[in-house]
Amino acid sequence: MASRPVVPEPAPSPGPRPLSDDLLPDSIFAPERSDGGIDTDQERLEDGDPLNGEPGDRGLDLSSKQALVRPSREQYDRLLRQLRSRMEEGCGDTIYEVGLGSDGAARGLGPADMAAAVDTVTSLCEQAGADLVLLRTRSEAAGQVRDFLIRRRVGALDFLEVRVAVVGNVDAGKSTLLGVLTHGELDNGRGAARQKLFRHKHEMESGRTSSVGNDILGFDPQGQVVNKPDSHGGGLDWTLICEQSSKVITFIDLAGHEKYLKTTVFGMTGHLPDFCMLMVGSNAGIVGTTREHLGLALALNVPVFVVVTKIDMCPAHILQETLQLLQRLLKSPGCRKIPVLVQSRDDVIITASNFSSERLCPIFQVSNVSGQNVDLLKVFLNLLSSRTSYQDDQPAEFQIDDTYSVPGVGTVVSGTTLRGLIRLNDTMLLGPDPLGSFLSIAVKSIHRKRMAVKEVRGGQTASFALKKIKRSSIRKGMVMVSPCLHPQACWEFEAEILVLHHPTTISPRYQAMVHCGSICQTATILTMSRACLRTGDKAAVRLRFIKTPEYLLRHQRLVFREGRTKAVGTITKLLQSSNHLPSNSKPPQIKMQSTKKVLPRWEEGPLMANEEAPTAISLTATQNSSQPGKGEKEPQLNEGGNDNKPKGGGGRRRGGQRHRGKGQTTTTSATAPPTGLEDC
Ligand SMILES: Nc1nc2c(ncn2[C@@H]2O[C@H](COP(=O)(O)OP(=O)(O)OP(=O)(O)O)[C@@H](O)[C@H]2O)c(=O)[nH]1
Repeated sequence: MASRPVVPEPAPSPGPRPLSDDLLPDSIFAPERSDGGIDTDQERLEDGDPLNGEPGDRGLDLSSKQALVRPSREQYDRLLRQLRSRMEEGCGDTIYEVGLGSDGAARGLGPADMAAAVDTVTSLCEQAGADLVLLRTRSEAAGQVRDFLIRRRVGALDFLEVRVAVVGNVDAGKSTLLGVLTHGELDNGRGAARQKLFRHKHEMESGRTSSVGNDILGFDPQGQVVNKPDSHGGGLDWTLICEQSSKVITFIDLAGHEKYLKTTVFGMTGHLPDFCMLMVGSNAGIVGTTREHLGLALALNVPVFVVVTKIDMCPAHILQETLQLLQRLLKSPGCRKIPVLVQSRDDVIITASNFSSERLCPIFQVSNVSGQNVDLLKVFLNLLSSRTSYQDDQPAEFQIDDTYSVPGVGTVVSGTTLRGLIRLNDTMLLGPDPLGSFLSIAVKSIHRKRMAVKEVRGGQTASFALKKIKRSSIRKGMVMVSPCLHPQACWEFEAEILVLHHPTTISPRYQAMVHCGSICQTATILTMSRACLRTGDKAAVRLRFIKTPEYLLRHQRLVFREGRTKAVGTITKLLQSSNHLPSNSKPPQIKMQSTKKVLPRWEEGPLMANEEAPTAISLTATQNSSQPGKGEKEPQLNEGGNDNKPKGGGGRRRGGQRHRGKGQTTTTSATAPPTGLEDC
């Protein structure tokens, strides 16, 4: 996970301020330790590497605040390396503090030294190809300390991307806040701001979100919002936003109503959020699905921040009550969070610098009607860094979370690049189909946030137009991966699971929906390490998908749910079974036109490092050709041709619970009532 390190002392390289007690805002609701202090030291030791992973720095004295004032050539080179590594860890940006050292000297620099240190940092940024923005200046014992945001410079077709899942109970104000943030207009208290965000007629009529929505908020290098809705329809030009932005926040707007819980779980697992924004209506408090959504974020290890809305209409004592309840919930043993009430720009910078530690939980209080504190939230969002580090040299993996039929273009898949680099014209393997096969497919056009680009990297969402394949042959949960991975589909796997809630006992043959990445399919428990499982039990279980094999990875997190039953876990082993028929034993429909070669998998290439040796010969065949053969027609994405004919219902989203195919059997009830704190 790429995160800004939380360092125990002011680091030799200026960096995020440690969350020491004296820096904590008065409003902090930290859980108390036995000695009465705040339990952050362990946190710092766990997350912070005081030398930023550069043991070599120990030999050079960078610990003095003067290092930035008059660095030697060698010190300068070290500082540059540190800065680059910090930006890499922060997926493109980092918060840098000038005027601090770790040698025990008093904090702060005089005016002349500060000017020299800022010159050094400016020069380092030039070398590293980054922009420098002053966040704040504060006075300390020996002079000033300044915090800068340093962000990698991006080209017109590039931007840093952070995904934020927006969850919370019905009417918490999720869609309204997103409307206010992305359209820059305040709400009227009767739902005006959310109207532009709804995607379905029934949503406009009921005021309820039912699908997974995507909204974007762009920031320029100076941290200013670039979203400018057009003056007529109020629409947003995503391409323009992306061109002008150095960072784009993608909000994954999820439904609050329990009846859409399956869609919400899918949004949390399939859209790979970096952070979760839990919304709470101040007047309603912790009600409905709030606990359930918080529990889900915790189970998936997604750092959470809370936004309490409607403070304009909430009596002071009710607001206090809500904040106290929230504090108690976050500090409870199930959550183990450190809640921090954010009330000023200083609080924002401190919490943002330390946020990816996962323990800290900033709480904002906003009004979508008066706009109070909305600016603080914007500053915070601009300072968030993606948690998915990208390394271009890894084999590419892309998970599909939606499919579309676009008139004149054909089939389009959207999703998230998990790792690696995918370039225009690359050949990828798409699958698995119901037989576990992967089809070789060329990438002919790539869009990021509706903007045509030439490449996409790990951590970035994108859509690809695909030729010669019907939209109906592609489903959520499929992947596009680099051929060198020799992908294998898997019917069965083992997982360590923890049962968060079940009304009675779970035993073998129990079926529930597995959510894992963008996979969403019912699976049966074949065997368990215990005779039966009750709420709170942990066990190793062997599961089998009932319909089609899936592409899984070891160590992936999963949610296993059915009605009120919920379990979370991690995949520990991928297995291959000799039974390749779905549990309903209907012969699988083969729609993809890949060449099926029946080969035992170990003849095809080496096992992936993260896979176990197969227990049986796989009938799964992978079309291994990385380039289409001479005689083969290369898939084209150009306009024209049969595949480009507008399909019926072209341009509409597919998927979502309401569109589930008839044959899809599932035991999942979408009307699961919320569970209690056991979710946390
Ligand atoms: N007075 C006031 N009203 C607000 C505020 N935020 C939201 N509202 C109102 O609260 C109602 C519900 O807001 P929504 O944004 O639809 O709530 P939601 O959380 O998106 O609800 P679902 O989409 O059903 O999950 C709307 O009528 C908004 O106008 C606020 O800060 N102050």
